[in-house]
Amino acid sequence: MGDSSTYTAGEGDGPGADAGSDAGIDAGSAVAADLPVITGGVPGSFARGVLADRHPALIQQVRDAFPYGRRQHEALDSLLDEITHGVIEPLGPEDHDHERWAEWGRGHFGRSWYDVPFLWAESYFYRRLLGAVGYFGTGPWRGVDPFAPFKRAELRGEAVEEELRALDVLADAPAEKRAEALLLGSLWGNRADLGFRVSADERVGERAAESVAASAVDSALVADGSPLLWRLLPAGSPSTVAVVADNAGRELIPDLILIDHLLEHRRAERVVLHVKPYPYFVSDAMMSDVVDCLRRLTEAPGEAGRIGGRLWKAMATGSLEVRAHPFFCAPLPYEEMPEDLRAEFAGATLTVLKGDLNYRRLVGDRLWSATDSFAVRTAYFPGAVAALRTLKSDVVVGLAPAVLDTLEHSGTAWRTSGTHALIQSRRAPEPRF
Ligand SMILES: O=P(O)(O)OC[C@@]1(O)O[C@H](CO)[C@@H](O)[C@@H]1O
Repeated sequence: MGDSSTYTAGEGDGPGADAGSDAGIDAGSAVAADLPVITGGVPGSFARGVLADRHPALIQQVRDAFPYGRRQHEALDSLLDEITHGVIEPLGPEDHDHERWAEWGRGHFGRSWYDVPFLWAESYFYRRLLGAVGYFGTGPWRGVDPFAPFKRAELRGEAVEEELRALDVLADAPAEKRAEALLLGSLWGNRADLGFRVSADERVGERAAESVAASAVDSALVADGSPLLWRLLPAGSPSTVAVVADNAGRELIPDLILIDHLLEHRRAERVVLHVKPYPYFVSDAMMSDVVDCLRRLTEAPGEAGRIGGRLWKAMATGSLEVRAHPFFCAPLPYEEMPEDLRAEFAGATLTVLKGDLNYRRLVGDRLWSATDSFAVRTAYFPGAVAALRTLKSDVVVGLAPAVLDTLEHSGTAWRTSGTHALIQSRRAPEPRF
């Protein structure tokens, strides 16, 4: 699916172009994290826009989507007031996770939402939103996903219908072409992020989504580490692949289809799909979303239905397993992952991280130089890793200088508008003795 608008920032394309890094990495060589962490402190910045515009809009959307009672409306009012005019309040002692958040938020409470790390502020906002609608409470709203109506509408929409129909054509394509198309489908599925559409710059997001539907050939890959990704998963090897999911619906469906391809073509013997334990960043996938997507697939005619049937069986035999580790909703970079998750990723042949937020957590939410090495930035990560992400925030590393130069001269908001994407991968770090 490559075309002339696809940057070929692959292997051997010059310094900084480490989209697919085969070189052994010394796990101790990661540069010191001396750049300041991104906050919403700069007026006009992307982070500021999310905190100042997107979050209040989201409160309104959630409020409108459910017949909430007085208690929820009051809690939403007070959250809105706090994020727009107030300072960050801690969770109450009655909250089941207040100790965890007290620890994670040490030094942040009592400050403006704009002055603390952006990633922390976003993550805590979602935790507070769930609290306001009674998600963790003891009442009848317990466990009711406030984002479910948006996710459901998307799954029932015409776009998904069309994407599933397209699988019938793809079924006859040679395996290599099919693999390439399915990988790109999973990558660009990340553009269909419901939170992104709540953005103040909604029209950019909508245009981006339209152009995906129009033609994946319009894609602009700023880095393409897919050759290494495929080399890491040769057919017939007993690989375990960890897929860290991002959004439900239009992203999770192509992710599941890619997973089916890996299993069916014996590029993986087993796949572990990691999802969120509770609703997060509007459309992030949870177990219930996996079930909804699998149902959507199995109920579809043709190739989509066959894929759904195979995945359903894979769940039963254990070749596809779903996990929901609490760390996936933590406001922390992967560098601070707990030991059990580290061991899990270390045991995988390859870990594929989907989406923008996972990318920020992988490389660190800082304004790195875009030509910093992806391999070096991720040297701490246990085992081989690949990132599949459309660009929806300021953070990026691993670009070739020539690619960066072109992007910087394009006069577009290429870092944040979701019009560009990347695939970056690297082998497991060399063991240190
Ligand atoms: O991880 P995803 O779904 O690809 O993207 C999530 C995301 O676009 O939402 C946030 C804004 O709400 C961004 O900071 C973030 O990167």
